[in-house]
Amino acid sequence: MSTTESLRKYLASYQLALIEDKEKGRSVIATAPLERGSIITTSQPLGTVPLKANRHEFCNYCFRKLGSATATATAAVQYSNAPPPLQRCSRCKSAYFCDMACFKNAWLSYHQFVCRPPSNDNDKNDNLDDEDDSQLDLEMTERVALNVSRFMKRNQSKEQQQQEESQPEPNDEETVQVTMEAFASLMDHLDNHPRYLLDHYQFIAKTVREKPYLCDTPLQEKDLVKFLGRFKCNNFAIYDEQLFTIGEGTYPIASLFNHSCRPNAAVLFDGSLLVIKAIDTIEPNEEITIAYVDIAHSRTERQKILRDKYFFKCTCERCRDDNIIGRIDAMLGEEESDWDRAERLLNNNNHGDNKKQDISQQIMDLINNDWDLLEMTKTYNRRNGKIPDQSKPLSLQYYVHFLLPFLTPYLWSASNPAIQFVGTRSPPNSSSSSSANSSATLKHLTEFDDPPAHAALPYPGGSYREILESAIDQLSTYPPADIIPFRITTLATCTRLFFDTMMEGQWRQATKLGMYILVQYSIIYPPYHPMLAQHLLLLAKSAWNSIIQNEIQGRKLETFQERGVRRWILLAKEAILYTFGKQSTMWREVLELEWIFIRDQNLKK
Ligand SMILES: C[S@@+](CC[C@H](N)C(=O)[O-])C[C@H]1O[C@@H](n2cnc3c(N)ncnc32)[C@H](O)[C@@H]1O
Repeated sequence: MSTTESLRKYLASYQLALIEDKEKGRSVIATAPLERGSIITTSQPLGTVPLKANRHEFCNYCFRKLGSATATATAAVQYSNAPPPLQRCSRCKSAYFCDMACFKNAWLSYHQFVCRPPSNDNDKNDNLDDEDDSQLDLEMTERVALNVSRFMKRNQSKEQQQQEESQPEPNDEETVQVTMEAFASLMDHLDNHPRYLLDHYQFIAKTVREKPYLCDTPLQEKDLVKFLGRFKCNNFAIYDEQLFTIGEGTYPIASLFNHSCRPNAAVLFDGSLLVIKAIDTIEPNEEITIAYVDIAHSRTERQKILRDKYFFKCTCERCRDDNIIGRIDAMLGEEESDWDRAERLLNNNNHGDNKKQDISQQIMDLINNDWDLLEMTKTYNRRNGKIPDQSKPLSLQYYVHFLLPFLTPYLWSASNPAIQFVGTRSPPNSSSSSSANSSATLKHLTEFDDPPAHAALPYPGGSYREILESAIDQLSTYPPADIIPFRITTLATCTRLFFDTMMEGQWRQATKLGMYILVQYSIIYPPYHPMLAQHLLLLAKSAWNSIIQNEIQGRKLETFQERGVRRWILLAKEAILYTFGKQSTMWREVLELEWIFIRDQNLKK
């Protein structure tokens, strides 16, 4: 790994530095305090490939979905309510673009080379199935190879070099030079890749090298094999604002950041631009980490992915047992791996799947018959401090109503002292001086008065970790239930049911499931993680729809339901502000929901 001077200067302009050790290679550290919600750095793609399944939904160049907050601000759609559809390339009929500008950019960088009429047999890449990963690897190799060759040729031109020397570019701009140097320095782990993958890379490299538009590239097949090795352990899934994967990208600057299962930064996308944001306060000399895998997976599953794809053993605090964050995994237990499931189905042993259906049915029965929201809310409000009977197993509804007041908002406020309360409680003390400077918090939106002052207990005290520890301690005292609420398998089932019930418009059921998922997410994810922000918005919408549905069905509306909607809207705003930000569609959606909610409340007065 050779880190060049211009790359170091570029990182320094963002108050970042690289350190190096034997275990991780390079690590990015902060050189100054970073505030939660701040942009740590951005990263330009060296190559992007949209997934085939949704190529028609996103611009294949800038990855924006028309109708999104940023796209609606463009002149093309400013004057009409309905955003115009994406425009399809009239030649290949398979690539879609926002407008002529995106089409031209794509054309100049790669589309002119890969665009062919659909009927043409050349369209098929020899022996490669259009839908599988090989096709994606091939397209990524083509795009990156085209960009790198162009850069190499340009650099060979002396005249150009002299011109560049006489006009030094600003350090904080990610110039092509910086992107290329970062790419050249990335690990490829070729020594660790299994033989079958190396053969696959060789095949792709040969296929790409034979393309007519790459015949005069200075790159050799062996260079392309290295590129493929780098892609595997460095590339990013590109996702939209709903966090659905829509493509893959090579982002050399972002690839400098190491992994942690308890990250302090998150990867977000502004179209095809990758943005790394701080989701916690970060102190000088602290390493900045992102998560390479979904941290809702069990420890075994995460470690497997990290070993197979990234070739390392994770020793982060979540993967160790010597601290409270590490205890989360013991609580979650194990999930059924894809492999176990495949093997079971292959042996015609469907028993497990029937069992899964049973569990879904049991959960739905419980939600429909045994889970009375009003009764539960009254029993487990903060003021009476009641604890579910510890001699009996903890069922889903007791788990949710016991833990929710515990975790929200206290878990949040303990991690962010800038959240202001009204009523009798005082905000928690903070030991961190930088986080006290956080400016954009709930107090600027509306004061956080949940629970209302008359029902509020004094802040229970303790740090974020102490609150989490006491919640986990309490849980371990209950005898095992048939469906253990805090297990990862229960979360997986409830997540599926949450989406099913939303699709079917069963909002009361969706709200209960959403509250359960919120408890789990509050334990698994750091408080300002994008998954929590997205989930809080879904929960706020479900709870609001549930109120409307109740009204339509002539049911009596309870004040606690309105308080619930208010709480989820406020927390969603808080979380979205720090993650997706004010330019995002999510921010617009949460403001719209708040506006409708407040208007409705005023009408009822
Ligand atoms: C995207 S790169 C990160 C930057 C890398 N350290 C470098 O110097 O280029 C991914 C590789 O970094 C290493 N890595 C990342 N996170 C790690 C961690 N938590 N522990 C050990 N190695 C890690 C692994 O070798 C992994 O394949």
